[in-house]
Amino acid sequence: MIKTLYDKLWDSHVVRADEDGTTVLYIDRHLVHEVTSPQAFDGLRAANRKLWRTSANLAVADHNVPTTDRKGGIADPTSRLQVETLDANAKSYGLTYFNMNDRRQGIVHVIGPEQGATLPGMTVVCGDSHTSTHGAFGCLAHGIGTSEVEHVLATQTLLARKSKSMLVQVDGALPAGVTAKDIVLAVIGKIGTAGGTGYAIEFGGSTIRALSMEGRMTICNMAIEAGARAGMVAVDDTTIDYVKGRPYSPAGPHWDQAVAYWRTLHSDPGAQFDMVVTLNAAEVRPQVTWGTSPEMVTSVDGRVPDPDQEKDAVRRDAMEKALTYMNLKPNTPIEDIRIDKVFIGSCTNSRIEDLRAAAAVVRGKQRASNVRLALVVPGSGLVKEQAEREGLDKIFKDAGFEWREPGCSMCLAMNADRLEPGERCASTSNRNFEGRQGQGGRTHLVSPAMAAAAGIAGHFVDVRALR
Ligand SMILES: CC(C)[C@H](C(=O)O)[C@@H](O)C(=O)O
Ligand code: SF4
Repeated sequence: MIKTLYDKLWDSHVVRADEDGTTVLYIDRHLVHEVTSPQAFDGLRAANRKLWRTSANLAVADHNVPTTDRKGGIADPTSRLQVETLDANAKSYGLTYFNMNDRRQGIVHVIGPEQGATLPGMTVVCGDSHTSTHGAFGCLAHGIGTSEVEHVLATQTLLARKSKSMLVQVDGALPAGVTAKDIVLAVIGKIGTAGGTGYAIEFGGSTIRALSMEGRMTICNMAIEAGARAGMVAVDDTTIDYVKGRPYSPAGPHWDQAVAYWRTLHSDPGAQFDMVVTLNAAEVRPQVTWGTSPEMVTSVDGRVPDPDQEKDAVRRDAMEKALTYMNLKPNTPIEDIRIDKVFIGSCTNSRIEDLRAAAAVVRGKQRASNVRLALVVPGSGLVKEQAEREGLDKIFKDAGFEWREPGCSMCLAMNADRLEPGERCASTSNRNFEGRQGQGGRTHLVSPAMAAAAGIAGHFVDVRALR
């Protein structure tokens, strides 16, 4: 039978399927962080239930951790309580846990792949919407709610219904200065934040095949911003080379068996999708969001749109509201937008390749005087170490950028890193919602190179012109 990658991943995890489509799916890997797990553990305790398979879980503290010196602990009482609760739960349930001071600690979606805890063919869940990231490995990976976290802890299964399938086919060579982030923002600009609702998206085509695992993770990370709970990419040599030799990857004879299976993890020729979207990579330019939703995006050589030109009344209202919040005037060239802060980090763009791309732009230059703060936050302790071995920390610091400890940081204002009301930020994260980076803060989503370039110029600039 001809199957999509999604069909293969789904079918191989069905424990039981009812006539109405309700399915019990086996879960191979459960990632846990401090925000969505406390009530789940409380529930287990109250029902006196144990973990079904302790070794399937990997826990890490990421959202609430400080990115400055951690010796003094966490100042904010709410953040401290969340992290200490995970410390205690991990201990009492015997979970593998990277605490705040472990050198392997980092953002859950960075450390899973880095450790080989995310492997091709797995079902991967976490109480976090950006779990779609892991689909880059040819996994079925998506976020779950806190009650489902409890269910997975207790049973290692999930009640699920199969989604429809969408293929996003991206072909052609990426122009210089255009990155995976720009592709996924362009896709969201094209299909909208509801475009993928009800679908599992497979990203395919020659452009995706040519991307590194880091780039594929950036794309799958934002599948959820396109409305799809899961994004995925077929397994190929790039996947297998990345996975090889990681701490939790199979080794010895198991490795060869695993690779033989993993090589089957692609959509069969002629497989049918419920919907196909195509994108020509040659036409993608560096993207900048101008509004309060990731679909409110244009290219750096474009202008802030004019609501008067929008015929649809609902869209016009949303545009007007967004422009008021963002304090932007219609028709302003994107390059004229001045920024106050830069954030290079998050599970979208905090891996080594992202930091290299940003460092290449700032090398030998200085942060603009109107840019109050430029944060560089590696996705994990191991990314940080690697970057330091390459001297990237020095490049950033010499340019007046701050080099921090790993965590979610200014992606969302759950820790000490945030925007002040009215501040405008060039950010490599994935959400530009109102107040996302701090109450009244204004977020423009961009690639790492674009964020770095804005930090140097003090306003958005086209990175293609820097070459
Ligand atoms: C805190 C967590 C539940 C949330 C998510 O699910 O994505 C966060 O990571 C985010 O990015 O908004
Ligand atoms: S980095 Fe941002 S998007 Fe990713 S898990 Fe943390 S808060 Fe969520």
